[in-house]
Amino acid sequence: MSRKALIAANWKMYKTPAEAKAFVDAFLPLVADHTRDEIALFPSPVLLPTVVEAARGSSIAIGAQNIHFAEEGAYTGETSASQLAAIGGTHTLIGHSERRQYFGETDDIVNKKLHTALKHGFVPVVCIGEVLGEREAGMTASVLKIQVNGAFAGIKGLAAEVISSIVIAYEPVWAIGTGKTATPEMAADAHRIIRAEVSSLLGSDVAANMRILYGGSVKPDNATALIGQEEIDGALVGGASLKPDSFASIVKY
Ligand SMILES: O=C[C@H](O)COP(=O)(O)O
Repeated sequence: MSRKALIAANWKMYKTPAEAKAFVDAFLPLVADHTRDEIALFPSPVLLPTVVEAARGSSIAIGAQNIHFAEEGAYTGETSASQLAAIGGTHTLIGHSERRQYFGETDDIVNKKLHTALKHGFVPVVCIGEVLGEREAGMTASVLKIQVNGAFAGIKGLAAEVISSIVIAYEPVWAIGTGKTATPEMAADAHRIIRAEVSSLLGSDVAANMRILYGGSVKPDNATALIGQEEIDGALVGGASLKPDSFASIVKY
């Protein structure tokens, strides 16, 4: 399989500009000779210019944790795709479970944001995952299928090279920030369900090439077992991405 892994840091609402710069300055030398995988950092919007500047000249990609679907307008507190592009961002998370839980993002909003991100040439990382009650009720597969279908509405008509930039992050909500990790087998099972759904929607070639990351309490000591799974094409890391040595050791799983 030729999918290149993506190891991504979601810093959530942490770090000052000075701390973000200090992270990048310490992190770059730790991964300077690492070419096996792609690496991306997703800081808060206010940190983006600092992080883009600090990472300039490296192969580290920088992205937003969220964009608005509108091109511009009266959307207080939001960031547009054009604004992100103008400061050098190339990637964006879409539909992170915290956006869904605390900011009311629905599959329909996720779909609109995905179309906007693709239109602007970003690498979109579309986050999906079930909550604990859904897993316990045996609903994981149906929830994932609904989320994939919702996010990907209208995508089939786009050009193949546009579709191929899409990344999915499978993040079981019960494993986020809890220290509870899906076992590698559980994660791989979920990834197979997601890939099969992508295949039925967009075709087997698209599905075979689409990267599906795992997120949820990924740490240096479990990264190898998780990302080493054939079905798992990288990681979206929260807490363990906040320290350069911790994130670097995950990158080097
Ligand atoms: O986007 C990252 C996920 O929410 C995982 O966060 P975590 O590694 O702190 O569990």
